[in-house]
Amino acid sequence: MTDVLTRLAEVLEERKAADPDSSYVAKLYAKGLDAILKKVGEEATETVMAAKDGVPDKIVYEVADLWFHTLVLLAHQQLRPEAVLAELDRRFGLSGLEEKASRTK
Ligand SMILES: N=c1c2ncn([C@@H]3O[C@H](COP(=O)(O)OP(=O)(O)OP(=O)(O)O)[C@@H](O)[C@H]3O)c2ncn1[C@@H]1O[C@H](COP(=O)(O)O)[C@@H](O)[C@H]1O
Repeated sequence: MTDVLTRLAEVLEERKAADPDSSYVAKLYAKGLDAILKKVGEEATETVMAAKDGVPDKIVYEVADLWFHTLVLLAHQQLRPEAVLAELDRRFGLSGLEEKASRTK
């Protein structure tokens, strides 16, 4: 399933050379970082609203929009989704409460 993240990241790299008139992603890159961040914020808010509505399909749809726009952000910042997956992997099995306690010591 993580394969789709890698394939999508490849498309997002290709779109760096695409015409903004022919590609949503190229258009977002052309608008710049603030426009990408605005989309991430909007999609996060829409995710919150979908969760409050409690309709499962709507939550999945909005989370997909949010993940997609965070992938655009990563690509814009020359980062790959594998870096995020590696960080989640590093944290796997480490209790959030223990991690927090180790920071405040
Ligand atoms: N997964 C996605 C994807 N998810 C969401 N979106 C777009 O993200 C936008 C979401 O914004 P909104 O819901 O706010 O809708 P909107 O009002 O149309 O958006 P704005 O005009 O406000 O920006 C919509 O235009 C969606 O079509 C996506 N656009 C592209 N992809 C993937 O990216 C690839 C490259 O896309 P292009 O660059 O357009 O070829 C595609 O083949 C897909 O795999």
